[in-house]
Amino acid sequence: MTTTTTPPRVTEGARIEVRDLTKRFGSFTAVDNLSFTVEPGRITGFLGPNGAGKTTTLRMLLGLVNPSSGAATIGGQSYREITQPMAVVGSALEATNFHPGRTGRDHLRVLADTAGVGVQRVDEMLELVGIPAAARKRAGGYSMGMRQRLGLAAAMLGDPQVLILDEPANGLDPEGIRWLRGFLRHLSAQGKTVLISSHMLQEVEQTVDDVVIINNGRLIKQGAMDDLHGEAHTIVRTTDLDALAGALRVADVTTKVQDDSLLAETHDLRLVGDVALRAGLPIYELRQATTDLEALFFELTEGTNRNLGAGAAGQGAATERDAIAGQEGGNE
Ligand SMILES: Nc1ncnc2c1ncn2[C@@H]1O[C@H](COP(=O)(O)OP(=O)(O)OP(=O)(O)O)[C@@H](O)[C@H]1O
Repeated sequence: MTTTTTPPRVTEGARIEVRDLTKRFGSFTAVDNLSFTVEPGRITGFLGPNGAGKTTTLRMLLGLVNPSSGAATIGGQSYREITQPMAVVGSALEATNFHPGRTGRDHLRVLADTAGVGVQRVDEMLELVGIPAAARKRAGGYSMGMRQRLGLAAAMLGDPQVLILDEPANGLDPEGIRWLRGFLRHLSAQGKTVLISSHMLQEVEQTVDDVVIINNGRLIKQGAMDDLHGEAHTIVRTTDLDALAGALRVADVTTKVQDDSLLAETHDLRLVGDVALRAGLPIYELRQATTDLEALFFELTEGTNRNLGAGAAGQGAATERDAIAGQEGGNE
């Protein structure tokens, strides 16, 4: 049984607001009239299957791509209006864009220099993300996990209020994912706004407080992770399911038979146990039912995913991307 505690909402700090955001590449609409908000002091998972439009949205948020229409703001300003961007927003969009011949440390020093951040912060950040020794080696030889950590160190250089990370768990082993969770949790506890994208709900389910789920460029669902789990249910196994169902009905608890157990519409394990005891029924199993997040995510997204059907559709998008990439020029 897992229990999640939802941290309190922090009202001050930089909120991310996406309003009616649309991005078209030629005739293809990658992001379609998308609106959502991301609150300070919370970790928000920006979720959707491959090709849903997550990266394109993040790139618009960071002023790297011009929206076709709509707006994306951080603390009320568009990225390009922010005078000291590194102190407001830290981002890691891709884990691969490091000069391969440069050491991780040198990479950060160049960034620190551009941003007017003291060089001692570079070593602090390398320490913080757990790669102080590796940072003296060339980034070309880094594992995916090390590149992720270096990207995170770069994002943190300006001690930003907002952290935007594209697929930060990609390439991390289970220990790395646990480390990332603690790291982000620590930042959100300080009131920072944390937005992380992922194409797997399960990968981030224990990390995020809120979710924004998109598919085909459109919003599917926004809300607290706890709400996504839906109503709590209890699974109970005993010798006589009908007798227990009857006893629970008297206690106003609705049930249905599921395999060799009863699924009771309550989160109150003690109530179910007490009812069984009074009915003189032995309990062989009593636990909270957990939502099958993989199935839920599939249900919410894949059924209508424009990228499914795969080969041809995927190739089409890629060809279009290649053809249009040039037209976007400095905008990309
Ligand atoms: N410059 C571009 N030109 C044409 N199409 C593009 C361009 N950039 C993205 N796309 C298309 O827009 C859609 C959304 O892409 P995007 O990278 O934003 O999705 P994503 O949700 O981040 O997916 P993934 O999880 O695979 O990274 C895809 O179909 C993609 O091919």
